[in-house]
Amino acid sequence: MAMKKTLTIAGSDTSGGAGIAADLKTFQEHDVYGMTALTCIVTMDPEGWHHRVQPIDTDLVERQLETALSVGVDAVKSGMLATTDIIELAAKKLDEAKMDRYVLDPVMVCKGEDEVLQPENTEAMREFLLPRALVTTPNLFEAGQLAQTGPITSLEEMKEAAGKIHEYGAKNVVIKGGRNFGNETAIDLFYDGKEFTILEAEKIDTTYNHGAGCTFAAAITANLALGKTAKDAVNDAKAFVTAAIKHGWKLNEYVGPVMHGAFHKFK
Ligand SMILES: Nc1ncnc2c1ncn2[C@@H]1O[C@H](COP(=O)(O)OP(=O)(O)O)[C@@H](O)[C@H]1O
Ligand SMILES: Cc1ncc(COP(=O)(O)O)c(C=O)c1O
Repeated sequence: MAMKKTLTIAGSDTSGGAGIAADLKTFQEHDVYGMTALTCIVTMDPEGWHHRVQPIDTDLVERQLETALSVGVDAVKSGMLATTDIIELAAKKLDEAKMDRYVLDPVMVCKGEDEVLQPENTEAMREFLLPRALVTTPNLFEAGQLAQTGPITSLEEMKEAAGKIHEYGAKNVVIKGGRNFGNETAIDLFYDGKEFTILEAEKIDTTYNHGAGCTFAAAITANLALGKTAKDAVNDAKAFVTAAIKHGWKLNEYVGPVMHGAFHKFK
């Protein structure tokens, strides 16, 4: 049986909840085939769980991209990109492949860490990747950085940032309010350049949401590969990630990953 094919350009989260691990598990749950171009490996200190990011050589990233793209892919996602060289390379390869279903998850920090992974990456993502994205999925912090609006604290500010990010070239923007926004519900804002749509789901009272952002963007990518419109892809991904967060679980005293397969398992 021929399958739809996806590629994730992302880092490895050694703890398994986020990064390429989340992406592949999510692709599998959507019955699409997943390939990977690994950009970095993230490890955690056993004491304190501080993250360390080790980038992969740009040449090796290029060889991975050439391998996967030579097969032909239906949709591409990027997550943690580690260096500006890798960001520019990804842009070049997306162009060469004429990829029009590309989801940019502009990862800037790991949950639980407050240090931005290389601020110059934000500028490179704005310049090289936003113009190529069919969908981008910043959280509140990432949206403020990409749009250069500063901290976002209201729906009006969310709309303003979405407008700016759209002007930078992303065709569809989803700003994730998540658990830091609104009261009873987890609100995301979708903007296609014409209309703002609010996506709402029940807010789950948990800190076990490691990998939620990656899972959401990977589900959007899988849905695009399956031929859904951007709006449907995002709506369906929201239901998928909400189930995953609802069944988040404790891995150790520092981290709790989402349960990537919960949507189908607990239907
Ligand atoms: N506690 C929560 N309850 C319900 N939905 C959540 C919760 N936390 C995050 N989400 C949703 O999960 C998705 C990923 O968001 P988030 O975890 O904020 O992304 P990131 O990992 O990039 O910070 C979004 O749709 C967001 O609204
Ligand atoms: C490789 C990698 N990508 C992405 C992320 C972001 O994860 P989340 O989906 O929780 O925002 C992390 C966080 O640890 C990571 O290690």
